[in-house]
Amino acid sequence: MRIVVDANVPAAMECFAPLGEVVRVPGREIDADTVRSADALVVRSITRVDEALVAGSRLRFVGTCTIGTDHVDPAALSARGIAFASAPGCNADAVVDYVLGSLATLAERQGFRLLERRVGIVGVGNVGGRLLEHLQALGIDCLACDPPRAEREGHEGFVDLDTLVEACDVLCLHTPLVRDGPHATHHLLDAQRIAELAPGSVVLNAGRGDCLDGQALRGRLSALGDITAVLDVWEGEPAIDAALRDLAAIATPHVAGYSLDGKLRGTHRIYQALAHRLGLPARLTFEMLAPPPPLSGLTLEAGLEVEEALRLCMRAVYDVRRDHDSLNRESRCQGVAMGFDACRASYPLRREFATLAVTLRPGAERLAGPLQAAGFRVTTAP
Ligand SMILES: NC(=O)C1=CN([C@@H]2O[C@H](COP(=O)(O)OP(=O)(O)OC[C@H]3O[C@@H](n4cnc5c(N)ncnc54)[C@H](O)[C@@H]3O)[C@@H](O)[C@H]2O)C=CC1
Ligand SMILES: O=C(O)C(=O)[C@H](O)COP(=O)(O)O
Repeated sequence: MRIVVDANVPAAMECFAPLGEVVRVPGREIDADTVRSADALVVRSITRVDEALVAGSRLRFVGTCTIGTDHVDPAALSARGIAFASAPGCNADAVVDYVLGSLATLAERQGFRLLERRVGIVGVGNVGGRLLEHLQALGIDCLACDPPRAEREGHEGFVDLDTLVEACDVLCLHTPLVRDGPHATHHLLDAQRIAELAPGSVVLNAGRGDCLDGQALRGRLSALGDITAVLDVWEGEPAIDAALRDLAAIATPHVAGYSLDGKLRGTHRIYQALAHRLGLPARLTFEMLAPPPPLSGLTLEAGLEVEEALRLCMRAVYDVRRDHDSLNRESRCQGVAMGFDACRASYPLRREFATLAVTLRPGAERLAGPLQAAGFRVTTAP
């Protein structure tokens, strides 16, 4: 059993070596030659898995350690009897941390109160659904847009995209890339909707780059500069639009989901799926793979204001400004595309908010609700 695994998959040896011979290859270099003699292929989102890749192979299994599956052509796999698995929800909490951290950073920079904004979420699945829960628990007014869910579950609780664009201060895009059909998402946020965003709005895309018309957004940012963009995903990755990157208040190299926890969960799901396919036991648990966090606890004294406390705890675990700075630095040093990939390949250790236990000293108890809502574990000290 020869298993080709993307070099950016953590814990690949621990998980896949017990199942076969592991060959690690950078994701963008995995081609038909690489997979010709492979029985199983484990990728992340940057390897296009289509007929051209699998045609001359003896592959029996393909797994992607990611939520998104738009890089995989399922018909090409099923036509050849190749089993396929993905990892739904694996890094959804990391993306939520990214969104909360980005919005808290903008609130500080621009001097608004996050808790007083109205947030619109487009795509209310694992990521958008969890984000909605966190924001509502924080007391933030939210609108949700998810036509496929509205069709299945009824329209109550959902609005259409145009209503959301009109009514929200912050628009968070968490849709998959769907190219065809009644709910296609390619350029879902198109030039017209971008033109309709109210001055002062924030638009955040952590779904897929192609869900937003980047040229139209660049046009509005450069001509008027009256809205704010937070972009983690881009059209044409890794050769992204450098002018758009420079205009975005927060620009990151498709790393919203890059917590160690999220990546390990992705690897572990595909390990379980492959072991199952091979009829072998999957003895490794997720807990065996995840090391203790470098910072496990923090104590807050009385006197902190709620948003100040939230920012402090968020940044102790993950500071989104680090990823923005690193994209800008690496792009200057290595060029746009190589800089983009360099940040991702050498991504520093990042854990999720849920790994931090916050202890509240007497007088700080009122912070418990908001901190729990943001995902931290909270206890009060006598
Ligand atoms: N930036 C990053 O690092 C990451 C990005 N992603 C992206 O985020 C996407 C969403 O992730 P999940 O929430 O876990 O997926 P999911 O499949 O759980 O949810 C997606 C939701 O989008 C909805 N949707 C589909 N078409 C829509 C449309 N036209 N308008 C509004 N909503 C629509 C679906 O009904 C579904 O509820 C993934 O497909 C992936 O592309 C996921 C993880 C990390
Ligand atoms: O899970 C997804 O979907 C994502 O977008 C991944 O976090 C992207 O990770 P890479 O495939 O770019 O390593």
